[in-house]
Amino acid sequence: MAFPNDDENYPAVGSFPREFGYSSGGEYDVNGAGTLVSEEKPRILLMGLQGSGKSSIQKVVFHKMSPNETLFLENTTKIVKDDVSNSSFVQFQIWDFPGQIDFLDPSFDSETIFGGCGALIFVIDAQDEYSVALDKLLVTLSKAYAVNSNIRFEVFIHKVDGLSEDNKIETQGEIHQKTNQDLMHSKLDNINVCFYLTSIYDHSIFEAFSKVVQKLIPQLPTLENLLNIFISNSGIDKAFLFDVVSKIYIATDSSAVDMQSYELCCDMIDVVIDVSCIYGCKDETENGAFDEQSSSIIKLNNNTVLYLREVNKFLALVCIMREDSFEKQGIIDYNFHVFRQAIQEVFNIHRKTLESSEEEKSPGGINMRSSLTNDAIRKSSNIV
Ligand SMILES: Nc1nc2c(ncn2[C@@H]2O[C@H](COP(=O)(O)OP(=O)(O)OP(=O)(O)O)[C@@H](O)[C@H]2O)c(=O)[nH]1
Repeated sequence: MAFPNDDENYPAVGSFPREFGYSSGGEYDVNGAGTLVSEEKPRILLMGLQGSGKSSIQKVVFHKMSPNETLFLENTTKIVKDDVSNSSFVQFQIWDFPGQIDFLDPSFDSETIFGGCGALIFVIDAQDEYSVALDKLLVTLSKAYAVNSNIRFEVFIHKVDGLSEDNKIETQGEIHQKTNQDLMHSKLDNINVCFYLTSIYDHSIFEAFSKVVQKLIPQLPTLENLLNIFISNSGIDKAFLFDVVSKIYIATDSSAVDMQSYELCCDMIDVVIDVSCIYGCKDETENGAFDEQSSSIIKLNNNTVLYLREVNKFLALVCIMREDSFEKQGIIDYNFHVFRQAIQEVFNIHRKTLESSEEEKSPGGINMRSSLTNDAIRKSSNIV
């Protein structure tokens, strides 16, 4: 058993200890020339006006910074690149752009920046006057779309903690409508933009990021399928497959997500990690607080049980069920074992696909990938 022995080791209230996070990347020139060429991981770009909250989002979601600490963040003056290589499924980089970026600047290499981009998140400060932000959004969308029409465009209507419920809906409606009008006038109405109401002061930012990341996971339908089979055969009401470090869920079953369930599951991960950090054995591995023995049962006083199981080094399955369903824990555990094997299979395919990326380009490579994915589904039919 190990206890933290200096102030630095104590976690910020309500968040993981700092060492239980992602390594940070570095700063890059705005044009990115030379430094970006070798990068092959999918990229998520964070853009928006100065002070809209881009760096705060990145720090809170991926570096366990507590929301209050973001008050002291300095202006971003260069592209900050953050490598989020947390699991074989979710390997991407986040690039935080300075608010004052100028697309007309000849040093802005839009081919390189938008070329390998999976998603572009444009952050709008909902507490501020947003007409300038909407103009910038339009320029950004048209620039990026011209280079890469496969980018997924996401707009975070951010800092909504300062808005009343009615105001939130009204603001979202206005921004949505104005953006669509602008796109239509610019003959860009084939661009599909998704809108989210977010704040770093609650779970909405994690939920929105989950949805952005999920769209970049090609194996998502397979994962959802596996989760559906697992929960329907185990008497479970809802299950989330979590990336433990960031608390973004990379997949869930196909029943609707309600925010309260998601928050409960996030809180459970916090509790498990905090208790492990305080009372668990410290080992050399980076994420010593979460290992193959991590599992937890929390019984709530409304006949609900939360059940957490480790899936692999980076992923945890968190399930919500009624107390009487948990009486058959043996069946749930057996089904979970089969589910975990199937997930492993999907991971192996992913690795093999990466290894034979040359082969993947040929029709043979694609066939191998889909037939192995079907193998994982077949394996899950062993679930009782
Ligand atoms: N109320 C509220 N404030 C927020 C939220 N997110 C960020 N902020 C605050 O907004 C301010 C600016 O945040 P930054 O993350 O530095 O903004 P930025 O977009 O990275 O700014 P540049 O680096 O200049 O481009 C900080 O004081 C944050 O604390 C939020 O969800 N709600």
